[in-house]
Amino acid sequence: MNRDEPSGPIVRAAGLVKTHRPEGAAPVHAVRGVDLTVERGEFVAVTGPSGAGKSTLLHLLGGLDRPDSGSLWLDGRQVDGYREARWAELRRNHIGIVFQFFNLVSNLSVADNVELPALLAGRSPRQARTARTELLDELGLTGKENCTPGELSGGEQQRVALARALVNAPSLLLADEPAGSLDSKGTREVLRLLARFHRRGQTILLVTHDARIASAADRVISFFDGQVVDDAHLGSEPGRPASGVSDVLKLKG
Ligand SMILES: Nc1ncnc2c1ncn2[C@@H]1O[C@H](COP(=O)(O)OP(=O)(O)OP(=O)(O)O)[C@@H](O)[C@H]1O
Repeated sequence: MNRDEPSGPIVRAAGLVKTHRPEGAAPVHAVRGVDLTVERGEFVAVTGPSGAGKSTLLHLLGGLDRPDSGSLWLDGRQVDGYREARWAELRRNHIGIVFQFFNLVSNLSVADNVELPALLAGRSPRQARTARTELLDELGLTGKENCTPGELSGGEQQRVALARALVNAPSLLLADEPAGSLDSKGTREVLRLLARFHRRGQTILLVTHDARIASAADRVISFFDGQVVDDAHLGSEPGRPASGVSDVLKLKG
């Protein structure tokens, strides 16, 4: 049987299980048998209370953590048993990730933070510069190229992180509480930008404990105690604006 599915969904997970085993403490069953399919062009939010296992699931999907059992296909590849080098290659070329606390390289300029993944993926300096310039322009960051992350607001840093995540045109964008450390203005801005990239066909899976932020997506998966307890399509086609976006953009005034 062919292990890969070149034209399959962006994400297919079957029976994913992850138990954290902290030293000297009881095991934590964070993800307890998750089946999940994400089609190309979908904007999916995984929501649920603190401790439900959302970040653990996102880490499994991005190869930042490995499942104890279950199978996973990403962009047509069956990734079970992938070693770190293959995961790193997959993240460089096919998966972009944004985190709550941005995770930018603090002593590199904005321009270098964004260009670095393009250079690591084998693009020429010229191609990396072109991609960086276009994205920073699109994200309203022209003029900030020579700043370091510490010189920017939280919202600006998250936009740099978004540019970095998108510079290699990934098939899948993963976002872990992308507005979790932003004020209301930064939250609106990052949701508006995610909605814009989704409209152009970007597949997005975001994780949030905030149901209002989740409603920016066109499909909301509710997670509780390591399991999917609800999976609601909010009514838009993949690649189309989600119905909840205009409401959520009014968030916090
Ligand atoms: N590396 C780890 N070692 C031990 N336990 C962990 C680890 N990571 C997560 N956990 C535990 O696994 C459970 C699920 O955590 P996870 O961060 O995935 O939940 P979450 O839904 O993302 O929560 P939050 O919204 O608070 O981030 C929690 O009980 C957490 O304490």
